[in-house]
Amino acid sequence: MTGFEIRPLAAGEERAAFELLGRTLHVTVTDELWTRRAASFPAERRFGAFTGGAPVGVAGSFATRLAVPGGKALPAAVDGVGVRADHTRRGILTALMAAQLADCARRGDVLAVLHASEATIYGRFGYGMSSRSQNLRVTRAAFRADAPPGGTVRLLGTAEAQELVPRLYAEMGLHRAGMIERPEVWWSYARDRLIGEHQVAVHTGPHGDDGFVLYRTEDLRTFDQPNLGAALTVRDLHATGAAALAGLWRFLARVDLVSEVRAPGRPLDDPLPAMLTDPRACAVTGVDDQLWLRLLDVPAALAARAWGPGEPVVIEVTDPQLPANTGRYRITSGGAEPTTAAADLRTGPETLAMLYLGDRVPSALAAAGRLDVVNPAALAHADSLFATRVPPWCGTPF
Ligand SMILES: CC(=O)SCCNC(=O)CCNC(=O)[C@H](O)C(C)(C)COP(=O)(O)OP(=O)(O)OC[C@H]1O[C@@H](n2cnc3c(N)ncnc32)[C@H](O)[C@@H]1OP(=O)(O)O
Repeated sequence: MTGFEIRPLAAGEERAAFELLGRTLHVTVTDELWTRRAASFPAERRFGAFTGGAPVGVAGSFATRLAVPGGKALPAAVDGVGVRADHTRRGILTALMAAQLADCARRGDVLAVLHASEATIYGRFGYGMSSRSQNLRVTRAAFRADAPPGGTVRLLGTAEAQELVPRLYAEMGLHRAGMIERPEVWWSYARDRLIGEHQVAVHTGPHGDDGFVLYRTEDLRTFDQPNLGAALTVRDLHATGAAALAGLWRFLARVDLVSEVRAPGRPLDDPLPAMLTDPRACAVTGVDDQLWLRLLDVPAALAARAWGPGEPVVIEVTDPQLPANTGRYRITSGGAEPTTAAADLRTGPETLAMLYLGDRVPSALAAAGRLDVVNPAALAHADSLFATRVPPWCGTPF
């Protein structure tokens, strides 16, 4: 496809690109919104598609680090893209993705991640659904006697929250695979928007502050149901341990005049249902795909994560878009490295990404036809090598 030019965004073109992106996502960009977002939307690391000098597509990323199984954090790029409605399905996203993936790889990013607006878009670019989350609805929650009591919880004013929450998130560290660092370019937007529009509570345990929650309430009362109270929606909830998490859940469940707590995007292993006398008081209303992951540097990514026990397995990866990744990799419980040995399993970058953080095991994806099994005896070993103790979870909107 021709008729458009792909090039890095130049200084001075940020607002036009932001307005374009806003329109593709059905968000109206006002002066006030741009004032709040400008610092988080630099031209750097952004590509545009132009026709006649006007932007018709944009793809951008910012640099962060993503925690992988075993605790290491790898350089990662976070994506956002949009193509003007009258220019879609002409290959503009494909061209932008090619430019962006090559640029991120050149910068030394090992991984790229995004939250997908639609699950049908990114597989063709080597992204795989690599973590999932669940949506919880909590009504009439009563805690079991053996549920951790938690510490104390205090509500913060906006100014204090804007200072404390970014610091606390950084201090708490990336304690599970899938979490990302929140750089200043992220906070420059979220500090105002995310914190400013929510109530903020902080949990304090024996060693100090160890968890926080951002939430808002919405009046549910109507003429017909005047006693319905409010719905409390959890936006951002992080805690370093079981006690802090339990303390924050207890706090949320006890806010007066709230008939239900809605918690979208919680980890699949959130312990809340198991803490309640009636587990049905916490209903799972849905499971969503969360993080979409692209391995930009397969050898570096495989070498960095920890592996479970199991006999060595050789995986052959074919990556037409980033051919340097194509090759065979021998994975053992002690590490992973390129090899010339015969392949036990064969796959592409999308399926490898679905396995990488531990959200799925190889046998499940082989059953779905996403993995060629050359040596069936290797499949159980591959399951054991890729499996992780806790499911991956990101917990950061972007
Ligand atoms: C991380 C994030 O930023 S999530 C937000 C993504 N942005 C949006 O959802 C905004 C609204 N949508 C858009 O702006 C555009 O439709 C985009 C960016 C999703 C796609 O841009 P396009 O320029 O149309 O994509 P392009 O023409 O390169 O399509 C490449 C292929 O993907 C397919 N495709 C693209 N978008 C979609 C879609 N939404 N659903 C299904 N298939 C799609 C095309 O059919 C094409 O398939 P083919 O190679 O078999 O012919």
